[in-house]
Amino acid sequence: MSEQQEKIEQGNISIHTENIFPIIKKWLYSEHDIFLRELVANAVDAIHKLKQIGTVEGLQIGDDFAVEIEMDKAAGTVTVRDNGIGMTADEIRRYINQIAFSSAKEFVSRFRDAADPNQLIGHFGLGFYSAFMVADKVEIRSLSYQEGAEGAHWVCDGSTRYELRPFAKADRGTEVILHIAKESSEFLDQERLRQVLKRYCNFLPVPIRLGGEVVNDCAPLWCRTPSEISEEEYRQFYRKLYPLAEDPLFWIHLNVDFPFNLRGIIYFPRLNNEFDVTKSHIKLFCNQVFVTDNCPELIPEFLLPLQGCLDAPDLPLNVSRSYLQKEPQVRKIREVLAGRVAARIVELAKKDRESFVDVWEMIHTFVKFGMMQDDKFRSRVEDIVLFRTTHESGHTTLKDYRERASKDQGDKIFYATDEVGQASYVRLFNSQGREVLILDAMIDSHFIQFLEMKNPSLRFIRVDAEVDASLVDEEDKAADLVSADSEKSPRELLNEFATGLFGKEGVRVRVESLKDEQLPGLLLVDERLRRFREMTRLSGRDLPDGDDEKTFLVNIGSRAGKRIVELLRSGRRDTAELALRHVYDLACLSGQAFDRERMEAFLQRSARLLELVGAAETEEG
Ligand SMILES: Nc1ncnc2c1ncn2[C@@H]1O[C@H](COP(=O)(O)OP(=O)(O)OP(=O)(O)O)[C@@H](O)[C@H]1O
Repeated sequence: MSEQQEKIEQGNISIHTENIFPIIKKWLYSEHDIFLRELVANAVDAIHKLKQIGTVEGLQIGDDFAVEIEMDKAAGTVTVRDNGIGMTADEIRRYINQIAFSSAKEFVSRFRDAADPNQLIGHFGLGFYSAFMVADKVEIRSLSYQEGAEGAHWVCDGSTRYELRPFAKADRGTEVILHIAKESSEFLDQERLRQVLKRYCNFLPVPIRLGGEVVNDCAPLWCRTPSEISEEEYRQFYRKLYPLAEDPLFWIHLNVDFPFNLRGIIYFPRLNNEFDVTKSHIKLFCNQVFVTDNCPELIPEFLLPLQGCLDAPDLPLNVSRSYLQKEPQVRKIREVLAGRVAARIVELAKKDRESFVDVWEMIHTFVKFGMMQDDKFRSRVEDIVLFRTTHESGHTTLKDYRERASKDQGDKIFYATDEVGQASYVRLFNSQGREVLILDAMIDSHFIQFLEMKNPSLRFIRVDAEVDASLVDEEDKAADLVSADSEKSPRELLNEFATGLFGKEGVRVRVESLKDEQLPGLLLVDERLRRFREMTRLSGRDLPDGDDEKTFLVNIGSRAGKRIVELLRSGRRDTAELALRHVYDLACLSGQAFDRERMEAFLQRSARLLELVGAAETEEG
């Protein structure tokens, strides 16, 4: 028996579980490739520790610090090697055998009780043991930095037994050798390993070499001082993170030390009006080690479309969704993010109004969404919220709109949701100096409801909801005059006739003289009822499109209105009906599409009217 063999220590890892490795393999991590992240992160930690000790103890360590990953297909091994602090046999006993296994014990006991073991994937200090997800035997060869230290060699085959013996190792540091299991042979492939390293280790602060070639960027942009970074560098970094995306709109460089550490760069991508809020696009790092790009718990829901990276060194590397939901620090991170985003948006709005208008078009949806979700955010940004307007300025704040509005408008805010369909209403309002906001985004119907709730005196009124007093021609008394040969005034006559025609179809009729000679009629839709119907639809329930809340306003001041009165007076009721129904159709057409039956009737009536025009011309001729 050689002296070397006599020193071999054999032991049982002291936990009362048959074999924890199957559990680790199955449940500890959902993705097996993270074994490499864990081992490389440990290697980088070991280098950090040595650097720190070196500074404190004044050691002269002139090494070229690096982590090497080597794959040997023939031997079936993957080796992770560092020139960090190293471990003595005693430290292996403490850190690998005891500490990690006590964590494992806790993991196993909780695993037994948990309804959903996936919820347990969390921080158990089991990083090293993730090696057993892909290896059926793991070796550690290590030499501590301490003077006179003896090398140590630890071997474990995935059972609870290990071997620890002295080992002649020339260089300081640790080598972890994985004997890759058959079912994980995919990792005996250089390209596959490169892929995994690119995903998890791309921004680690120490050079990571695979087959001698450095694969990472040791000084990612978020670790540098903002004042020393050019705009182009920010854009380049964005392209590196999202190679297929268009250039971002703007960005925020975070550098928070208190009350927690948080670094990162948050980019505002060019967004369409609507976006997918179900998945976070921000990459989460922990000390430059990639953790996940799906961490909605960390990002306020309305900021989910943002991109970039956050480095939160105080969060554990194996952060789980359930952990994030409980952790109070996470709430603070969300608050900081929302606060910084609000501040940046306000800064942009104040700096250059013209270019902000372009930005606004791309960010307004999530700003509005954010205001509805987060009251603090709302109070920070509410003054810079822009609305598209018919005013020559193109965009306005609510405050400016109200300052411009004449006194008699009170707290009413007129808006249109469809610039084309509601064009005649908008023209009517504009002709009387009433400014109209264009609120045509999906979110706007919720948003105005929200603004009214926050400020009860405000009243948003769609242009087709009511006839504003300013649009009615008070002076036009002609409509009420009773002529010599009739007992009824034109208004009464028209009202009676129209009510007779449409009343039985459930449409209310109102005869009014508007300050617009061209517009023969309008369809008014009650604001409250319409909104209720829209909300109900949005929530998935369908309501029949009843006519009961509609009012058909006939403009007796229009030329067509006057002509219909003349037709009635001369007893040509058929032609009057033809004309009035046409006026009604035109009013309806601007707000809704016709079904087949109604379209056919409309076209027939139109043809009939054309014939009448032709006949009238021949008569006149
Ligand atoms: N390459 C290494 N060099 C020096 N010490 C190491 C190395 N790898 C692991 N260790 C020691 O073993 C301990 C246990 O490692 P392990 O990865 O299991 O847990 P951890 O790193 O503490 O936590 P985590 O679960 O976050 O990885 C480490 O804390 C460290 O002291």
